[in-house]
Order: sequence, then structure tokens, then C-alpha cells
Amino acid sequence: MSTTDRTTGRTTALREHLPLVLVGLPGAGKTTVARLLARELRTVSVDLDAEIRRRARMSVPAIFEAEGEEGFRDRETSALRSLLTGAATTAGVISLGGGAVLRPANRDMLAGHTVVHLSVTPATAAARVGDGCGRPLMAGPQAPAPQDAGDLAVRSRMEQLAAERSDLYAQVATLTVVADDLTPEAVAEEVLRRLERPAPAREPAAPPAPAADPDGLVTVSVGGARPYDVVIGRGLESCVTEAVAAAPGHGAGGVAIVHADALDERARALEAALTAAGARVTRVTVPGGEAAKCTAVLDRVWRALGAFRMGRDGCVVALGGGATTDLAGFAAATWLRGVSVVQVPTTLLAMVDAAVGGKTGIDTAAGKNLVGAFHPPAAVVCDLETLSTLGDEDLRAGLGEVVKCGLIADPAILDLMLASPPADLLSPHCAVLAELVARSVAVKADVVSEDLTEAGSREILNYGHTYAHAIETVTGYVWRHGEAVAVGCVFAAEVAHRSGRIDADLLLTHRRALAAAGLPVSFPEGVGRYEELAEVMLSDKKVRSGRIRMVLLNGLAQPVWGVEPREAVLREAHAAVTSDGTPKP
Ligand SMILES: NC(=O)c1ccc[n+]([C@@H]2O[C@H](COP(=O)([O-])OP(=O)(O)OC[C@H]3O[C@@H](n4cnc5c(N)ncnc54)[C@H](O)[C@@H]3O)[C@@H](O)[C@H]2O)c1
Ligand SMILES: O=C(O)C(=O)C[C@@H](O)[C@H](O)[C@H](O)COP(=O)(O)O
Repeated sequence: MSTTDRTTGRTTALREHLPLVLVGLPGAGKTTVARLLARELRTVSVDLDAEIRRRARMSVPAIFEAEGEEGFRDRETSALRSLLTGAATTAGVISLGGGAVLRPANRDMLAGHTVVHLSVTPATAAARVGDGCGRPLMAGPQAPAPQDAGDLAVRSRMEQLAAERSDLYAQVATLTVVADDLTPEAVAEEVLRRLERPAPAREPAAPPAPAADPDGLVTVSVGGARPYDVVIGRGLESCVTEAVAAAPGHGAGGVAIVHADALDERARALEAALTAAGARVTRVTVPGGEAAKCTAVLDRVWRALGAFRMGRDGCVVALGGGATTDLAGFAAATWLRGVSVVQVPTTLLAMVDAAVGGKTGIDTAAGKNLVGAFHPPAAVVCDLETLSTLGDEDLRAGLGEVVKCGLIADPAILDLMLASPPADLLSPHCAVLAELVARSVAVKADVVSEDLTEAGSREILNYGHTYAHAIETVTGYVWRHGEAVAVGCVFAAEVAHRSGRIDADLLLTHRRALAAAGLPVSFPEGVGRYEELAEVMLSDKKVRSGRIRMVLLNGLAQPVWGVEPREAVLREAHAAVTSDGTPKP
């Protein structure tokens, strides 16, 4: 971690979070990260176990032997109290022992402090603590002799600790950092970076809507290693031609318009415009909807690109809904190991989500979106005019991802939705829809600019998707993606509410905002049993070490990721979203 590029101002601002408390499983890296953070924040680091040892003048195993776990916990509570509230109060970085969150009194003491949960899977934690030597609670009833048996015992003990404590860590944490694949330096950097963001308030101020230029065109820039613009407006045919000309390769190796069959007329017009601009152009027609996202259709696209002899300096133009942009984007990512793609989304959902951010892919027998690549587009052109031919059901489904953006990052979206007459939300010519598109794109751009490959914070865009993808799979893709996301968001809210993270008001806000858009908030009972959905959720890409991990909210626009809810909570949440029997419209 570089300290030289940190300004004094940054450090001063971050020191407002002191005392800063780190929690997590044994082996999560709390002590090391606390030292790194303390150095950066020009303060001291205190290891609570070391503090207990110092006061008792005994080792932790010796305290356990002499006083039992209860005796150790009493000492822990008293040491924590004096560090946080007593005479020994320190404005340092305090790393807690893995079990310090077990006592309600300790959890109460943490309320109001900045508490960072360093989240690791039991497998990571077990690998890091080795044989657990010096950690009394890691010892099993008998020490098994062979090394493999010892490893297994530590792993299973760690799984038990995680099952007992994950919800408690989540309850006290104001920030969660997934630390499995990161060095301690990278974890510390991530903590500082996230603390630097404005402190999450109960009702965060809404970010301003991206502004339109005099022609009514809104441009949202996406950062990262391969930056690009998303333009939003009306009558943007010429923007597509310009985007192809500006893309890497400039379309010199040929331009292939991959389009959904419903968009034949538009594709032909685009073909004419690109040809008039001097490009060599072909069109590849694919089925509309999820049916396009399969190996057979992908193979057909590859064959067409081969017959067309598209070179590395070629460009794919994806024209259609999210299914088309996912498929065509993946064809572009894989053809000659990667050619440019210009995304031209024609559904609301594809404009606000699928076409932005570079996630491309197809479905396979193994599950939805399990094969794909991160392949950022050269540009995204959202022509709101194209929405005029889209059916109400598809428009409404797109609002599912819009509400998601409101819940995770921009509450002004929810205000707009709740204040607008339902007809306006489905009217492509209404200003409110244009603002919703611009705001949602801005949310997505913000997230993917920081984390293209979903190494961490990008997971928040998957809010509601753990359950949504399961619904889509068990119903054979009869549900539209956005409809499934709507129910998935309510499911996530039920989980968060039952884990003590969000209050009943925010749970209700989920249902109200989705219902305002006419979206389903429940899943018909009997269509998917919990066991069936859980089986699919275990194939979700966020799963680590075989455990379901979810994105949850700690409050409005306060998403946390990498949370492993208890199975009982998942079951209860499933029951809650199937109980009112409201069928899919
Ligand atoms: N890559 C990502 O980040 C991402 C994000 C969200 C969703 N997705 C994916 O997007 C897909 C859903 O996308 P969708 O909701 O856009 O549905 P879709 O692509 O299935 O399109 C819905 C239907 O509308 C038709 N259509 C498209 N544009 C039209 C228009 N202007 N007029 C008339 N008909 C039109 C399509 O041909 C299709 O029949 C899912 O596969 C989902 O997994 C991907
Ligand atoms: O862009 C992302 O990242 C998302 O998770 C956006 C989701 O809304 C979208 O449905 C995406 O396709 C889901 O991706 P997956 O990785 O869960 O397949």
C-alpha cells in the first residue's frame, strides 16, 4: 500500500472513523490488517486477545484452562468495555477475537462505531490458521494424528464457527470486505477506500441525475482500463455509425450487426447507414429472448463471422434486448479472442443494465449465464425511440432492474417511481422514463468503473439475483428476467429483515416500489419448492466453498456483499415471498 500518495486531508477525514473495530473469523487477517490500517491512520493497533493476555498475565489457552470459556469471555467483555468506553479508551484500530461478537453486551458496545467485517470463507480461514495451535476454540475433542485428518477437523470446526457467527458479524458490521483472495495490504486499501466514501446515512442524499446537453443527449462515462461512453437520447442512428468508426479497429475488418428477429427493419436501416459510411456490413439474425443465449445460436453467429471473414479490426454491433447483447457481446469476446462490440440496446432492461458493464455470456444445461466473459463495449447507444415498439410487459420487466438500482444506490429512483402515474413509467416518451434510464446507467457505470471483473464491489449489482436466477431456471425461463429480479429483491429484503439488518419500513419500500411498477413481489406457491430453488442457488457465481453468498442491504442504499445467510433464514424468506400467493401477472 502506498502511503506517499495519501494526502493529509484524506487521513484526517478517515481518522473520524476511529476507534475502528475489525471483526471476523480466526484467520481472517484482522491483526495484520489492523496494523496496516493503524500505520495509515497514524494511530495504534490493539489486539483484543493480546490486551486480555496482558491484563491476565496468562496466555489465552491458560485462561481457558483455568477459567473456562466463560471466564475468558468475561475478561474479553471487560477489556472491550475499557477500550471503547472506559478509562483506557483508545482511538486506535482494534481487532477483536473471532468469538467476541457472541455476547449481546459486546455487540451493544459496538453499536455506533465503525465496525469492519473481514469476511473469509471457512476454507480460507482454515487454511490460514493451520492446526489452530494457540487458539483454544479451534481444538477439536481429540487431536487427530494424520495431517489430512487434522486439516479436515480444522475445516469442519471453522465451518461450525462460521455457521454460529456469520450473522452476528453481519449484524455488527457497518462495512464488509471480502478478504479471501486479497493480500493484507489490498484488504487495508479496500477498507480505506470504502471508508473514504461519504458515511452512509439512513436516508442518503440522492446523486444528481446525469445532465443532458442542449440536444437532450445524456452521456455517462464508464471508467476502468477500457473507458467508454453510454449515450442516451432519441433518434441516435448516426451515433451508432460514429461509435463504430471510433471503435478500436474502426470496423475496417467488417461490421456484423447481430440482431433479434423482431428488429429486422431497424437492422436493415442500420446496415444501410453503415454501408453508406463506407463499411463492409453483414447482418446475423438471432431469435428474440432467452432462446438466443445458447451454444447452438452462438455457433451460428461464429459461423457467420467466419463466412464474412471478420478480421481482428472488425466490429460487432449488438442490436436488441439483453439476451441479444449478452450473446453478441460474448461472440465478440470470443471471435479471434476479442473484437470490438458496440452495444445498441433496444429494451429498457438492456439500456439500464445488460448493455453496460461488459458482462457477456450464454446459458447452458449447467445454469444461467454460467459461461461468459467480461468484454467491455467500445460504446453503448441507448435510443429511447426504439422503446416505442416494445410491449408493456417487457418495458415493465426492465423497471425491475431500475428499482434494484434505486435500492442499492440511488433512492431518488424510488421517489420518482412512487410519485409517477403508472402509465408514465411505461411511456417511452415521458421525461420520467428518460431520467430513470440515465440514473440507472449512472449507478451501473459507477460500480463497474471500479470493479469490472466482480472481484468485490460489483457484486452489489447482483442484488436480488441469487433468487431471481433460480426462479428463471426452475420455471424454464417463462419469467422475464426483470420480473424474477423483482421477486428476488423482495426475497433479499426478507433475508435482511430477518437478520436484523433492515427495518420493516424498508422491507415495505421494496414491495411498494415494485408494485408501483406493476411488478410481481411474490412467487406462486408450489411452483418451486425451497429445496429446488436452493439447489439452483448453489450454482450461483457468488457461491464460495459451496456456501450461498448474497448481497443484502444494511439500510437504503447501503449494500453489503458476501453475506452467508443461515439456511433457516433462507427458508423463512422463501416462505415469505411465496405466502401471499400473488401469481405472476
Ligand atoms: N450482461 C448483463 O449485465 C445483464 C444484465 C441484466 C440482464 N441481462 C440479461 O438480459 C436478458 C433479458 O433482457 P431483456 O429483458 O432485454 O429481454 P430480451 O432480450 O429477452 O428481449 C425481450 C423481447 O423483446 C424483443 N425486443 C427487443 N427489443 C425490442 C423492441 N425495441 N421492440 C420490440 N421488441 C423488442 C426481443 O426480441 C425479445 O423477444 C436476460 O438474459 C438477462 O440475463 C444481462
Ligand atoms: O452487471 C452485473 O454485474 C450484474 O450482476 C447485473 C445483473 O443485473 C445482471 O442480471 C447480470 O447478467 C447478472 O450476472 P450474473 O453474473 O449473475 O450472471
